[in-house]
Amino acid sequence: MTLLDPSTIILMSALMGGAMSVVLFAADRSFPAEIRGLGHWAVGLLLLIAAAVLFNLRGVLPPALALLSANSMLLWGLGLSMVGTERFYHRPPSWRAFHLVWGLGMSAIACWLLVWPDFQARVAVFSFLVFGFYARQVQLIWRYGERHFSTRFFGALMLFQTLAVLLRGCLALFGSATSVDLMRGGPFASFYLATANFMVLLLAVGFMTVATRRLQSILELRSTLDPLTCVLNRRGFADIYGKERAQLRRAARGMTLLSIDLDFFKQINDQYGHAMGDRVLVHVAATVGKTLRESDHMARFGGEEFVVLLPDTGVERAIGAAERIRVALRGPHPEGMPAYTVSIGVACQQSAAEDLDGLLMRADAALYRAKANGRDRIEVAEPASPPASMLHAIRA
Ligand SMILES: Nc1nc2c(ncn2[C@@H]2O[C@H](COP(=O)(O)OP(=O)(O)OP(=O)(O)O)[C@@H](O)[C@H]2O)c(=O)[nH]1
Repeated sequence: MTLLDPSTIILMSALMGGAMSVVLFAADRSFPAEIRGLGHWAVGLLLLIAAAVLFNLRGVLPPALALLSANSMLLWGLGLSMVGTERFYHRPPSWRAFHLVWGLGMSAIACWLLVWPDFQARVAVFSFLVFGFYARQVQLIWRYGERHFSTRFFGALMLFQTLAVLLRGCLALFGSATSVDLMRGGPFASFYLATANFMVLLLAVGFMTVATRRLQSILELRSTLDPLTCVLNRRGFADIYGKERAQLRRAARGMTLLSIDLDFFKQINDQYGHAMGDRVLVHVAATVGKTLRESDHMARFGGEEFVVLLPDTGVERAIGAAERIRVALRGPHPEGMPAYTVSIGVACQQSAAEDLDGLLMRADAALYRAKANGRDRIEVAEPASPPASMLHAIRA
């Protein structure tokens, strides 16, 4: 048995595919549900192994049966990978097209195997069907893939495999039978088998790479969100604030921060239970979100304290926005939810000299005033005092 014995190559790729399918199955079980398609890829690889085993049973099983079942498994497995990639990019899986292609393709292959035996026609049909599955994935990666190394890696592999399959289909159509007969060797057959061998593994690795990148993005996003209300948490808000502050010079009106705090929230928890308290917090986030513009940002700083950043908004308009929020939160509340109100502190930032801590301190001071003055109301903070260096310049 030589190193390039076709059966050995096919078996080797099947073994590597098997190992990779275990990795994909494990990832499917442990990755968040938003990362779809891993299971389809894992099952697809298992079918490729089954195809390799059947292919190698040509001497044991009737050859026609072994070839037909191996081809059908191979086509099914590759189609499943395509569906997996579609699901990964949150596209509707094209099951109908897949079944149609598989059914028609297998009928054609069966005809050219059993009725009018024609090896080249079979190879051409098979290659063009597989080409369709791969080309669809190239299109998905190109259109929906994130601009990142992982996508470029996966896309390049997929493109390479697509072209290799297309080349084999064209050779089957226009070349000689020996040039595409993988079992008889020859330069193209050896090249094709060797690449197919690595591609089985590499494509799965490529898919795992984009899935892992997606996992990283999801975890990064989650670390900036409040798990209960799904609005930004303090960390996420600080990032956004930093970006808005950097653009402050361009916004003539400055930006305004609203510090929103539920009134007597402890009583709601004590009287109706913590679960109802949580429902109220979710309701606050949803209701405030509906009153905001797309460019505004809301965050929950833990407990019953929310903040809203209104970029390019002066104090007059911010008071209007705060009033809309206060009135919207006063009710009517969903059935079964106790009535509640909020107090709001408003602080406007005009210069990039002030930082988030300073702005929050002023907004909180206004909020405490709102609480002290009877709650369910809005108070506006004093403007920030100019930094010491500026005072010095003014006096000079
Ligand atoms: N349900 C729920 N309650 C929380 C959460 N985080 C903090 N709390 C509760 O929020 C309540 C805050 O109480 P206080 O700080 O006394 O504020 P308050 O009762 O709203 O009173 P004022 O702010 O003065 O009007 C406490 O009972 C906390 O246990 C949470 O995630 N879920």
